[in-house]
Amino acid sequence: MKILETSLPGCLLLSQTQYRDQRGYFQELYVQQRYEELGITEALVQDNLSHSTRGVIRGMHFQRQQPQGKLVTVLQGRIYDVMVDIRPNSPTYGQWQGIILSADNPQQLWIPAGFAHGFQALDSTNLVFYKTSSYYNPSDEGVFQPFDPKLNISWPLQDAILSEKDSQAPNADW
Ligand SMILES: Cc1cn([C@H]2C[C@H](O)[C@@H](COP(=O)(O)OP(=O)(O)O[C@H]3O[C@@H](C)C(=O)[C@@H](O)[C@H]3O)O2)c(=O)[nH]c1=O
Repeated sequence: MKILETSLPGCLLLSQTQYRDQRGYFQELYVQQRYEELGITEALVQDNLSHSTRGVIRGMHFQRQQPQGKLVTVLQGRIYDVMVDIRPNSPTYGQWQGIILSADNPQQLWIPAGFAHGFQALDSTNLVFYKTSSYYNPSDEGVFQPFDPKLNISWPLQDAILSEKDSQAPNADW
């Protein structure tokens, strides 16, 4: 597995091996020991799958008391994945980075606890699988606007489809 640092300390882009033959391919998605060696020592306690059509934006989401680290894999399609550093003492506090993740390229993104997360779906069918380091707790959830002008995230597609929760979310409070 090759590891690429991102511009936000702690976020890692992981390149995996895909074993291809005449049948198709095989790929390991998570081997606990290997991720522990990278410093991802948290137990990843929940697996999530979302399906999104082209243009959908999900985000920006985080949990306040029980922040979630997320290991994101795209199983089908392509997404523009965005993480925002919301760790108050971080030198990159308030900064964001966007990375294309595609099922055609065996890469994963590790976003540690302390980041808000969102993505835009770019293909007609997009399956996003992610493991999280703490359980979903709706009463602990924080949400802010993906179109917050201070952040000015450059979402690739103009015609965005959002949930009611996300479209009504306030701007980030910094
Ligand atoms: C996230 C989540 C949602 N749900 C339920 C709540 C709701 O009825 C339905 C849809 O929830 P949401 O609209 O919040 O789903 P979604 O917008 O896909 O939320 C996700 O967005 C991405 C960007 C993330 O990073 C995730 O952590 C999560 O916040 O699924 C769970 O039961 N468990 C979960 O872990």
